[in-house]
Amino acid sequence: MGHDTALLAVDGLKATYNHAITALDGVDIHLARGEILALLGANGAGKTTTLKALSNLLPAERGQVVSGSIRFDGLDVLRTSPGTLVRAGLVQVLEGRHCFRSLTVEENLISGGLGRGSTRAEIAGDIEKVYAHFPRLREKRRAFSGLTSGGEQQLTAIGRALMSRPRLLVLDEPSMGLAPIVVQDIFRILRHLNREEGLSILVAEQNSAVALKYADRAIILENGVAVLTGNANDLRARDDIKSFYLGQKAVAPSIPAVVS
Ligand SMILES: Nc1ncnc2c1ncn2[C@@H]1O[C@H](COP(=O)(O)OP(=O)(O)OP(=O)(O)O)[C@@H](O)[C@H]1O
Repeated sequence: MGHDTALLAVDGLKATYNHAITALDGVDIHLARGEILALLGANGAGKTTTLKALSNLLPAERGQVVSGSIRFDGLDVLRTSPGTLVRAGLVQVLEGRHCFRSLTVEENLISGGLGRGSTRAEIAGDIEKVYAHFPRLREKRRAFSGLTSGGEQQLTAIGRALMSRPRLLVLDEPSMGLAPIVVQDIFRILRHLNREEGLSILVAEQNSAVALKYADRAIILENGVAVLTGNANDLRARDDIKSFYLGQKAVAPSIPAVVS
């Protein structure tokens, strides 16, 4: 893949917390337009830190990018405010299915549109699009989010992100704490959005099985280093990857690190 065509280009990213703890030690990510890219790794590998860096959110957490660069569609991310990045189309669904629990599902969606500065008519149209992708949310439109299921809250959080009209949707562990069938539903909808609307997606996951099933390519992080990158189908076929890099077994794979 030519780097000039990348929608997102992360090069040599190094990041610390409190100027002391090294969380990322050289991460490269190139995401092409229209691609679903999975960022895999065990607990603490650096997935969340990477995603926060993409939205320039690390300074708010006493995190520092020490070196490297991040470009989103030509924008220098590290010199761009989080709000400007959202308006430019880089939109995140943070870990833990954030929605406003005391607002209804529909009010949560409206808040996403208002955050972007959409007009009433745009918001109404965008809500209809979200409901077309998530019929479940239409059924629950008047329910307080705090009283809906974990899966419905995750869908609400994703729906709210869609209200910002993303070009790159970034999700942090959307599967967390959800039943396998709900996780499959969420990934199916994400792939549908990707295939039908050309939405580019970067998804961080510990659940490598589901992520590799739906992604085009994957990058594996280990101790803050991108150790492996490849086509999702190729990686899926390799048991050694699941067991070693994703934290289940202590025998290193003997195959070269770059698959494709
Ligand atoms: N706010 C913070 N302050 C200090 N250290 C942090 C902070 N957040 C993360 N770290 C450290 O940075 C490293 C990377 O953590 P990160 O949360 O990015 O990993 P992760 O792959 O997203 O894991 P998880 O699945 O737990 O979210 C870990 O060593 C972690 O302890």
